[in-house]
Amino acid sequence: MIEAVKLTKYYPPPIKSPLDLKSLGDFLGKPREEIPALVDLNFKVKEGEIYGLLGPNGAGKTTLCKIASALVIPTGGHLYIDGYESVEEHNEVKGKIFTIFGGSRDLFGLFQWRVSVEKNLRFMAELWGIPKAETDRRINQALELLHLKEKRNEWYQKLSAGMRQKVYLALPLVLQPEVLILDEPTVYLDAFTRREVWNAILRLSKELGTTILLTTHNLREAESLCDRVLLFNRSKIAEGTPKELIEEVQTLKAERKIIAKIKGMVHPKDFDGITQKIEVQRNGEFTYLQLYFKNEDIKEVLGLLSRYKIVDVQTSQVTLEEVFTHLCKK
Ligand SMILES: Nc1ncnc2c1ncn2[C@@H]1O[C@H](COP(=O)(O)OP(=O)(O)OP(=O)(O)O)[C@@H](O)[C@H]1O
Repeated sequence: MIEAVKLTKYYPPPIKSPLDLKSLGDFLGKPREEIPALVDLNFKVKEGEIYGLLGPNGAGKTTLCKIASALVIPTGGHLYIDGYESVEEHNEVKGKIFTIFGGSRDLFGLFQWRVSVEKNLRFMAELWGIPKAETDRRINQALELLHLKEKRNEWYQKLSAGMRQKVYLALPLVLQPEVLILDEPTVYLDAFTRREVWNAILRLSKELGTTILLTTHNLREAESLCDRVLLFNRSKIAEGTPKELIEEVQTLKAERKIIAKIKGMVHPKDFDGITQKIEVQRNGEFTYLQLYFKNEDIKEVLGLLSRYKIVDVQTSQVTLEEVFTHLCKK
């Protein structure tokens, strides 16, 4: 549904002064350095997939979303949406695609301030040519799902910033585009509201088959929502399901941690030679043991632990956050 082929974007260097237009460097034939935002990036997103774009600040995520929305022209390569070039053939796809830039809330002044939430949504639905009865149904559903029903007749201006963002996010539920681009959609939302929005995004993908490109710095969000993620910093670093990336890094790090609550005393020497590090803490009749060891020694460690009276045991898992830090550092 979406395919990037050697997608490249260099921004022109900033012009510091009129003199800089014909800088001495240019005069001597030395071109000024352009700013790389994307370099030879390749990926494919399947229909109905939620595809996460993860990368550090300046990795090129927003640039990619802007190319998909025909707001920025790539320097090289192509981005295809449903087989059409996103910029050159924008007219063919503009009715299928909707973009939300969560980081800049009123980027296009999409909503009228002194108009109700419902009228704003209705106006956009009309622009998209959605029949009235269908618009009514979709608006009711969207307001219900995002718990915005009681704000229906409220002026957009009177809403809190987070609520405005929620109304913004109600739009894809009303417009139901084939492709939805979400650039940091939940950046200003509290944990509770964020989950309401996650439900809405999942509904779009699972019930309506919307293909979704999602950028986020919230790795819990990526782990909860994305079918696959692309980790990149101008070019690709890694790609896969969150589970695949976690397993890959777990194997690479070859490291595990177990925290055990044990009734009675523990002899740390029992674990010599097997664990890489051991921390012991006594609290009343209990001993808290933290063991760090290699993946391959798990059976032996569990065997040694079983000699004690274990009350509780937790193993720490590699999270997508650790995958991100580990792979971005490399
Ligand atoms: N209009 C512009 N003119 C010049 N350089 C730009 C422009 N927009 C972005 N850049 C540069 O392109 C690179 C990628 O920026 P982009 O905003 O796409 O990254 P990002 O991954 O979205 O970052 P963040 O996570 O901080 O939002 C950065 O080095 C940035 O400074």
